[in-house]
Parts: sequence; structure tokens; C-alpha cells
Amino acid sequence: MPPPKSPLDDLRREIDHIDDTIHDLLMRRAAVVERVGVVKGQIEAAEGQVSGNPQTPIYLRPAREAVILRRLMARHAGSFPAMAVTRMWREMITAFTRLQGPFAVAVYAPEDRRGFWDVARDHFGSVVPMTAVNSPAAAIRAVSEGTATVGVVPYPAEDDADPWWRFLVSSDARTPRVVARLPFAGRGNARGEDRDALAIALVPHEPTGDDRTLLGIELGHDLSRGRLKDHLETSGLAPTYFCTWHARDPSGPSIHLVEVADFVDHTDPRLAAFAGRLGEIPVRINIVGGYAVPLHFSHDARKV
Ligand SMILES: O=C(O)C(=O)C[C@]1(C(=O)O)C=C[C@@H](O)C=C1
Repeated sequence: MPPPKSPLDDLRREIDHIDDTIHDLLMRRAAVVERVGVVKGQIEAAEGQVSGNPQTPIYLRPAREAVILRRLMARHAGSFPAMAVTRMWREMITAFTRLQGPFAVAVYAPEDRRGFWDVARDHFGSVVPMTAVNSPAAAIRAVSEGTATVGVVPYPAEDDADPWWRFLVSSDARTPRVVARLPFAGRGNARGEDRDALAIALVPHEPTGDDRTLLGIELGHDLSRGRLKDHLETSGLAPTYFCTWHARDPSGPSIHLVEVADFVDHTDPRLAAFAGRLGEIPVRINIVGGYAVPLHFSHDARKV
């Protein structure tokens, strides 16, 4: 006699069928991502030929990743926790990116401060090669030299006397840019530092529809922070965060890092308006990068 049918059998068969469908779709997505990688490689090779400066392609597109997650969160419904969906997609997206080309992460996580490690792992997944480095400068170096695709460094602190971000205030195309703010998709059970982290990479600053931009502003003459803020505000670039670094040599430069609640690139007329307002004061403005505004989860993490 066959064993009596358990009331679970049909439900489990349904789950097996759903798992097969999810798995099939993952394998299908992988094939499409590989085709995207080929096209990106062709586009970058053509651009390298035009500029006479071919570079190893970097496939990461943090802006697109942010748009994907925001779109999924906007359609999410039901009892499955929203934050669990984003965790799965974060693990998947880096695994997919690695189908296109090499990918490694250098995280500022000295032995006595491991907090950013969890935050980086949550964002880039548990399979990607990840190395701890002892200073933000080492993370920047790893990205510039190509030993890491992404560096993870602390969100700038106003009172940092030797801030890492000043190394990113440069117009050199080989200077890494800020490309994401972490955590992007909720903190979960990650240990953290007292502040967020920023991801840096050799990837262009691209809009997502809800962005912050970091401007590095070098002035040829002294100007009070108050006056500088006024000029920024009247040019439509009201700062949401502001740090200043003074060179030790008093005749040396002061550089300001200004965060603006919008997407700004070099062609933005507000930058020209701001430079115009400064009149005789020489100014150099660099786009240090920017990031998609992270997702906000409600307390029970079910819904964004
Ligand atoms: O849209 C792209 O550019 C892709 O390469 C695809 C994809 C993805 O898996 O969806 C992978 C890597 C990028 O960082 C962004 C998105």
C-alpha cells in the first residue's frame, strides 16, 4: 500500500515548481547580463579609440543598480520582507556584474574598526573578493591602480584634519569618484561605524532621479564659509553637507567639499552661475562624484 498522502505534499511540489522557475530565470538573466557586458566592452573600446586612451572596461553601474532596486521596492507587496528582497538582489547584482569582468572591493576596515566590513559585504555580497585596508588613502590607491574595482571609505566627517576626499578633488580622469552611499538598502544586522560609508570607483557619475552630488571647490582667495554658502544657495546649489580642508601651509589652498541635493554634472548651468557670482575669485570646481539617495525602510522592513 502506498504511504498515505501528507497534506504537505502538494504544497511542497508547488514550492519545487516555483524554485525551478526562479532558478531558470536567474540562469536566463545571467545570459542577458553577459550580452550587456559584451556591448559595454564594445562601447568602451570605441570610446578609447576616439580618445586615443584605451582603458580596461569597468562594468559596474551603481546608478542603474539603484534604479533597479527602487523599481522593485515600488512594486513590492505581500508578507515577504522588503529588506530581504533587497539583500537578495544585492547579492545577485554583484554576482551578475562579475560575469562581465573582474570585480574586487577594498574596504577601510583596520583591525580595531571592522564596522564598514559588514556594510560593504551587505552591499557587494558574500562571494566577491574583499580586502581590508588600513586607511582610506589605501582604498583610493587600490582603485586608482586597478587592484580593486571599488573602495569603501567613511562618509566625510567635518572635523577630519586630513580628509581622504581631498585626493578625489582632481580633474584627472583616472581619479576615482564617489559612486554610492552605504548602506543603500537598509542596515539589517550589519555592524556599523558611527557614520555611513561611501563607495568610490572609476565609474562616471550618472543620474537616477533622486541624487546627491559632491562638489570639490578650490578657491584662489580666502572666502568665509558663510559667503561661500550664500553664493552656492543663490546659484541653486544649496549645500546639504559641507566640509573644509585647510593646507598646513597658511598660504596653501583651502578646499571645500559640498554636498548638493541634486544631480549636477560639468555641463550644469548652475556651476557657471556660481563661478560668475564669485567675480574675481579664481575657482576650480571638480565633481567628486555622487550617489543615489539610499532606500528608506519602515520599522518592520516589510515595505519601503
Ligand atoms: O545594466 C547594466 O549595465 C548591467 O550590466 C546589468 C547589471 C544587472 O545585473 O542588472 C549588472 C551590472 C551593473 O552594475 C548594473 C546592472
